[in-house]
Amino acid sequence: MKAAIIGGTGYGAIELIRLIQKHPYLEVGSVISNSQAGSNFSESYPHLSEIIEQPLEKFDVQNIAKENEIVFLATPSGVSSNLVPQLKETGIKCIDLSGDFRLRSPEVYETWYKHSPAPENYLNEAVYGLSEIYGENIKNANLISNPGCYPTASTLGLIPILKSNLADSDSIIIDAKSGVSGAGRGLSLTSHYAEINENLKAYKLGAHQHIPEIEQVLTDESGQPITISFATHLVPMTRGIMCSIYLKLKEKVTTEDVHQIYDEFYKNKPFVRVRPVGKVPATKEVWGSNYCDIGLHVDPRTNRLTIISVIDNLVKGAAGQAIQNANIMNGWDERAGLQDIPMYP
Ligand SMILES: NC(=O)C1=CN([C@@H]2O[C@H](COP(=O)(O)OP(=O)(O)OC[C@H]3O[C@@H](n4cnc5c(N)ncnc54)[C@H](OP(=O)(O)O)[C@@H]3O)[C@@H](O)[C@H]2O)C=CC1
Ligand SMILES: CC(=O)N[C@@H](CCC(=O)OP(=O)(O)O)C(=O)O
Repeated sequence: MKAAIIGGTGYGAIELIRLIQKHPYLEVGSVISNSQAGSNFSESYPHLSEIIEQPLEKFDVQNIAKENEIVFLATPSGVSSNLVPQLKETGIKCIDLSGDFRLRSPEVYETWYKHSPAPENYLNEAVYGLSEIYGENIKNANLISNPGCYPTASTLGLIPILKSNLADSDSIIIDAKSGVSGAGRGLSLTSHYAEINENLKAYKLGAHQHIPEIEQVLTDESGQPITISFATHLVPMTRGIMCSIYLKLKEKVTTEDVHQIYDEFYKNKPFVRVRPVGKVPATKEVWGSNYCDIGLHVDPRTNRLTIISVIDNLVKGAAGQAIQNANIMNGWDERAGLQDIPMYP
C-alpha cells in the first residue's frame, strides 16, 4: 500500500520513511515538501542516498489521492488543520502527527495552541491514536490524530493505576524531559548547540500544549476530572523522553502489588514493557524502537508511587505509533515494520 508523507524534510517525516522502507505492506509513495519541492530527497538527507532516490513533490491533493492509499501528515500544528479537510474530501485515510485534531474542544485548542482550531466535524471524526488503549476505535477510523510525545509516555504510565482506583487523582505530578529532536528540525534558540549542550532547561511551565491533551485522556480513562502538574525540560541528547511521574496512593500497597496491576494491564501489548520489580528504564534502552518501557516504585515511607516511563520521541512518540495505527487500521499485525531492537550503546 502506497503511503504519502507530507512535511517531507522534517524529523517526523524522515522517521516515517525509515520505518516504511522496512515495512512488509507499506511503501513510500509521494513525499511532499513545502520548502524543497523539485529537489531530490537524498539532497536533504544524504544518509538515504541510493536507498530513497525520488523527487520531493509539491502539495497537490488530487495527485496524492490518485497515487496513494494513505497519508501521513508530519506538518506543524496550524498546517495540518488546513490540509486534512482537503485530503479527506478525496476519501483518502489520514494519520496526522500534529496536535491539530487531538483536543475535542475547539476553545481549549485555541487557548493552548494560540491559533484557530480545525473544523469541528473533523475534530469529532478524528480518533485519538493511543494504540494500546483505543485499538478498537482505531480499527474503523479514517482519520487518526496521533498522540503527542509527552502524552504517550505520560498516559501509558498513568492509566493502569488510575483505573485501579488506588491513586489519589489530585496528586499527580509529571516531571518530563525530552531530547532536542522533539523540537523538530527548524533552527531556533531552543535547539542551538551552545544553548543546549552542558545545560538542562525547564520550559513552557504551566503553558505546555500537552497539558490539556494528557488531562483529556486521563479524565476519559479514569471517569473523573483530572488536573495534573506538568513540567517539561530539554536535555542535551538527540532522542528520548523520560516522564518521572509521582502520585499519592489512597491505600497502603507495595511495589509488588502495583506491578501486578501493570503486568496484567499490558500483558497482551507488545510495545509496552513493564520492567521487573527493582528495575527502572533509561531512555537509551528504547532508542530507535517503538517500545514504551515502564518502571515502578512505591516508597513505603511516603506512600507515593513513582512511575518512570520512557519512549523514543520520534518512534513511539511520533512515527512509530503512526505506523502502529496504520497497521491496526488495515487489520495487519500491529508489530508490522516495527520490530527494530533498540540501538545500544
Ligand atoms: N519531533 C517529535 O519528536 C514529535 C513531533 N510531533 C509533531 O509532528 C509534526 C512534525 O514534527 P517534526 O517533523 O519534528 O517537525 P519539523 O519541524 O522537523 O518538520 C515539520 C515539517 O513540516 C513542513 N512545514 C513547515 N511549515 C510548513 C508550512 N507552513 N506548510 C507546509 N509544510 C510546512 C516542513 O517540511 P517541508 O518544507 O519539507 O514541507 C518541516 O520540515 C509536528 O506537528 C510536531 O509537533 C509529534 C510528536 C513528536
Ligand atoms: C523538546 C520540544 O520542544 N518538544 C516539543 C514537542 C512538541 C510536539 O511534538 O508537538 P505536538 O504538540 O504536535 O505534539 C514541545 O515541548 O513543544
